[in-house]
Amino acid sequence: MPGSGEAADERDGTAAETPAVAAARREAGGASGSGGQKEHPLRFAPGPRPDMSRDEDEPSRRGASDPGAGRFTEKPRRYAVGLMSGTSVDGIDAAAVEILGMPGDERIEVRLLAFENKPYPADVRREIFELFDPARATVDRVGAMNVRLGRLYADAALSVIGAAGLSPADVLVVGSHGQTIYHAPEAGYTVQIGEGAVIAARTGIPCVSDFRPADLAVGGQGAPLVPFTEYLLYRERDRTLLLQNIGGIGNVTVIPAGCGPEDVFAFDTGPGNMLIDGVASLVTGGALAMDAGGALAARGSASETLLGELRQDAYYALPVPKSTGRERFGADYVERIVRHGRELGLSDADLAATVTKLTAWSIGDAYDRFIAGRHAADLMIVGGGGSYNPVLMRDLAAEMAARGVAVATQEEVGGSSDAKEAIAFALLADYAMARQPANLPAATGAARPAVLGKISY
Ligand SMILES: Nc1ncnc2c1ncn2[C@@H]1O[C@H](COP(=O)(O)OP(=O)(O)OP(=O)(O)O)[C@@H](O)[C@H]1O
Ligand SMILES: CC(=O)N[C@H]1[C@@H]2OC[C@@H](O2)[C@@H](O)[C@@H]1O[C@H](C)C(=O)O
Repeated sequence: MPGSGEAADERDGTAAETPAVAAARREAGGASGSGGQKEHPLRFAPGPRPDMSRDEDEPSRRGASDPGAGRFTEKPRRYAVGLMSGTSVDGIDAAAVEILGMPGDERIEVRLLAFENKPYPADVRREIFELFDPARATVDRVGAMNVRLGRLYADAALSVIGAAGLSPADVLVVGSHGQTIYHAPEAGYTVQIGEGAVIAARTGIPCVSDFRPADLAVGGQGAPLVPFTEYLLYRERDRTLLLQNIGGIGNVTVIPAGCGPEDVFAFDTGPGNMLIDGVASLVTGGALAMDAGGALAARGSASETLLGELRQDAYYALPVPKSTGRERFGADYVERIVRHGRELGLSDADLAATVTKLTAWSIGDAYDRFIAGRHAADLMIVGGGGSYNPVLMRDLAAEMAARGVAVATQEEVGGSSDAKEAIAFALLADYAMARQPANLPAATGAARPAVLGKISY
């Protein structure tokens, strides 16, 4: 697999603006581009640098002898860090946030103070891909990578804390998702690595890690978890929103107009960029880690024959809630697609165009099968790195326009495609420190709410 793709550096940062996108942006009142931040309806907003003059609400440094959670979460204004390393394995997303309000109170608000993306060193990325193969993921290699990632995560946390103008002593908690190396919800387990104890020791800040097992333990999929924070931060009274994340895997959260938490549901729609990245890498012998700007796909045409076959994958018809990962749509799957595509006479560009279109189709198909009958959506807001692929966004806008749903990116509604998941894990960690449940049973299939995460001091 690819070795040196430094994903953040390859982004062209813009998605093509289709008429549907423009309309959605106008409707949302959003301004594109970093200069046009507006007060959007979300309860997550880019925020100013904090005023560091100490006041009564300012979290103060805790010592090793003072690990109590309650004292700190009683503060109505807190700082937290969220770290996310997704299934694309492009690196570490780190967000420093200010949290206003209390866990368990739906009026809670989050302001993004700073965001950074730290690409994984090339050898780390290469080795993580090897750990996806259970035969190569021996305990010594997993153990060593668990600690190495813990150190990288700690450094990413310290860096974003500095970028926010804070010091570690100001920060209540670091929430670290970790790197998923295996996800087997039907067998009751999922494996995220990146040792929380190392993060806590190296930063001097309590760390919540390993969020998913608590949900699996009460019968859930352990994923997706972000819908809980999306409900808190994005819900609207009058519009039904689809929050579509296109990372390695695609996942959607349905937030009906005026809903309560029990009305929100979510599931993984299928591959996000995983097949696109995989094809780009395989056909270039590892030279490309992604189809940057959709350049490869733009030169080809999708094969209806291959599309017709790929649409038959059993995952799309599986009932919700459901989640998936590299175990299904990883390297083997990509190899089969490329081999068969070659038999059909497809070029590299045709193969990229085909998996790009398949990805957009899977999102539209999921809407037809599982969402439209329950809630007609007003707007789909797309986040994750897929929103930087203009060909994917064009195909997706066409799919959703046919269903009467406008499509906009996170940036177009005042959010952040990159930061959203990292922000979510900061908030989930805040909930863990307050011992508040933070899974949405309707999203994960859990039998009941659960407090998520393991705390290292
Ligand atoms: N400029 C770009 N052009 C095309 N694709 C891009 C661009 N920038 C990012 N991407 C895609 O986005 C992917 C990374 O997305 P993201 O960081 O949201 O994934 P992730 O968080 O790792 O995954 P998941 O949400 O499934 O855990 C890259 O692998 C690439 O496919
Ligand atoms: C096991 C795992 O890492 N799942 C991820 C992955 O990436 C996207 C999708 O598949 C989602 O289910 C989940 O991540 C997000 C952050 C979530 O839990 O909401």
